[in-house]
Amino acid sequence: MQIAIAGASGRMGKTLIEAILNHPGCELAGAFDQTGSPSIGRDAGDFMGISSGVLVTDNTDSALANADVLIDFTRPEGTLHHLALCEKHAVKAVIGTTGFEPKQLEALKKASKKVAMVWSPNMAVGVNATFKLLEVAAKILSQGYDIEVIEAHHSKKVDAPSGTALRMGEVLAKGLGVDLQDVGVFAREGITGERKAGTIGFSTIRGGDIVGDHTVLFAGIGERIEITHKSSSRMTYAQGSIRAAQFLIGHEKGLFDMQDVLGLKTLF
Ligand SMILES: NC(=O)C1=CN([C@@H]2O[C@H](COP(=O)(O)OP(=O)(O)OC[C@H]3O[C@@H](n4cnc5c(N)ncnc54)[C@H](OP(=O)(O)O)[C@@H]3O)[C@@H](O)[C@H]2O)C=CC1
Ligand SMILES: O=C(O)C1=N[C@H](C(=O)O)C[C@H](O)C1
Repeated sequence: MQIAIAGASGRMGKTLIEAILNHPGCELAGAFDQTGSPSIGRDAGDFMGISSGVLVTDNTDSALANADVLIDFTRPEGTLHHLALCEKHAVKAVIGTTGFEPKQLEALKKASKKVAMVWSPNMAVGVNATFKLLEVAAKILSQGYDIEVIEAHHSKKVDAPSGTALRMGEVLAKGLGVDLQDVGVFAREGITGERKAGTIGFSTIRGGDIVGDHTVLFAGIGERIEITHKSSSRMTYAQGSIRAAQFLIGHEKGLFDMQDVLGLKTLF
């Protein structure tokens, strides 16, 4: 499978290039970055000290010309632009970007009418297993437990709460039979008053090189339950992305997520 990488010099871009170059079933078809990036013109394997034979370019058309799938972990505006190019070049897309505004999400969904894509805020198998555990836990603990989502990431992350934390909130809300828009509490400061029963709170920590930690706390009277996932390597996201790319072969259009890729929607 021929895979192109957007945001080639980013944290995820580099991890994806490493994963592809080490995967027997994948070839690096192209790697691109924004005009002005110091990576332009360099070999995509430079950061690993190897020659991949693919130069990082800012010419997105040439980077996509021979690709079956684009893997894109960039920023929402970049991703939407790249999806238009995927349609033009008949390339499928695996999207890991987070931080989409509602209007941008609508545009992404519209693009999936023409482009086969997997979009997930977290490609790690363990996180997707955790989503399933949370669905069950929310149903069992729907009465008498206050639910809080706590996430921690590195100091360079630009969006908050993380896409994963928001998806956890959506899964929990679904388990409770409510809409996250109605029950989510995203900030607390000053005289907030007592906690309102049935809300789902979010707390964000940013610091150092934390790859990505998520905890959901169910706080009851006399007991607490915590479900935690901790990432210690970005390679789990990259491996999940390659699985998603393989899943897309055979799909011509439509929006899928990692629950589809891993067959978790029909599990129970
Ligand atoms: N779904 C998942 O499993 C995961 C998702 N993510 C998400 O992936 C995204 C990227 O994360 P990370 O790799 O840490 O970020 P980085 O900032 O390290 O990398 C982002 C890359 O995208 C490029 N870029 C930025 N803006 C644009 C744009 N408008 N158009 C095109 N390219 C652009 C950057 O170029 P430049 O350096 O020139 O700005 C850089 O190469 C985030 O949204 C993050 O939340 C991250 C990990 C896992
Ligand atoms: O920016 C990151 O690093 C991560 N972003 C994703 C998110 O917002 O959930 C996934 C992972 O937590 C790492």
